[in-house]
Amino acid sequence: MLDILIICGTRPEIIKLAPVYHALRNCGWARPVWLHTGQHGDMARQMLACFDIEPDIELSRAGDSLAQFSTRCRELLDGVMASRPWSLVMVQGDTESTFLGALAGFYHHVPVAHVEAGLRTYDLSRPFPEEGLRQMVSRIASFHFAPTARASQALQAEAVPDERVFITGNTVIDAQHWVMRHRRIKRGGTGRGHLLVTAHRRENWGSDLREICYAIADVASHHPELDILFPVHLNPTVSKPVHAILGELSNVHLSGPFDYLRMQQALIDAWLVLTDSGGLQEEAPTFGVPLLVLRTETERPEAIESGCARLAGTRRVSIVKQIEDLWEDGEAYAAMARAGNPFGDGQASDRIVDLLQGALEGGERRREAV
Ligand SMILES: CC(=O)N[C@@H]1[C@@H](OP(=O)(O)OP(=O)(O)OC[C@H]2O[C@@H](n3ccc(=O)[nH]c3=O)[C@H](O)[C@@H]2O)O[C@H](CO)[C@@H](O)[C@@H]1O
Repeated sequence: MLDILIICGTRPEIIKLAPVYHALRNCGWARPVWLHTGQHGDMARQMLACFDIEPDIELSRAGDSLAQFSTRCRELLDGVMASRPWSLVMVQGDTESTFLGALAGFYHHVPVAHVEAGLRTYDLSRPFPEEGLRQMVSRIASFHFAPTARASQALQAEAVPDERVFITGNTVIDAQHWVMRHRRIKRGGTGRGHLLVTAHRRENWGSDLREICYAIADVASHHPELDILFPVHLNPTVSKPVHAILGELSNVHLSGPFDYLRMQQALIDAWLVLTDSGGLQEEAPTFGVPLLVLRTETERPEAIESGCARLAGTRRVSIVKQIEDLWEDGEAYAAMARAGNPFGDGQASDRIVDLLQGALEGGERRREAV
């Protein structure tokens, strides 16, 4: 049995690694060990519980700042790496925990598998710091699991060896299939459905977030019959302006973050999604729900190209216009709803586990032979 250390710390990483963890537990040749870095607290606990995951190792978070978290986490990870002869470190995406996990494997000469590799904007300031973190992980990883052909091409253009890059689909679709199978999520609402909003990305903090909120306020007062659900990120930089601008509007329903099941139910019952989240861009098309991206660029152009999403930017006028266009134009809306999901088919985790078995068990056999 090969010991595989899964290192992650934020809500989206947990969602996207949970199906890989379950696939590894069932594969018969690997012993996955789940390490939670503590980067997210309550939001992470919600997600772990939803996917029936009890972390094997839990690091305690030091301090509120990213620098304090990072310094302590790096030291603790060093101890974990030294505690056993790990066969592989697995990380996902582009967070501080992703980078620290990959760095820990790299320093201990343990191969690193990067799930959701090759997403790029090539603008180090957008998204910040994620674009820089994921590029650095690509320099030190040994296995690059690209969700799409475009992500794989980006890695090849950066001279990552072809035989190290595998197109698998995005594991978030597997996570959705997992909750549909194990938690029975299915469409429940009647009528047009609600507008579902999330906004939390660092590059939208400040005036862009306020513009987004004013746009929502405009739409809410223009369509009093439209319910607007907005689960608000816990970071006060986000929650304060959101509550100040939208708190008094009767058809805008502000709440804390949804647990994953509630989010998937809200997604499947939505008329439209308005978001700057990466994961939601990948999830909405699974349920045929059109989405408007609250950013000026996206590292997921597949959504725009396949027609399930449009870029709405972050200006009040343009966001309102795009929502109103879809409200009026039933045909354009239906075309978006029919576009399908370009990010995966729900089989990514099984592909990852099969590919790793070939690569790692082969290496193990070669070591035994010498
Ligand atoms: C630059 C960038 O795009 N980076 C992304 C970023 O993540 P993100 O932007 O997707 O982050 P969030 O929006 O926090 O999470 C989304 C998930 O959370 C669920 N959700 C959300 C709100 C809620 O109230 N309840 C929930 O359950 C939701 O359904 C979805 O699955 O980091 C990831 C890890 O490295 C990367 O993979 C990913 O590229």
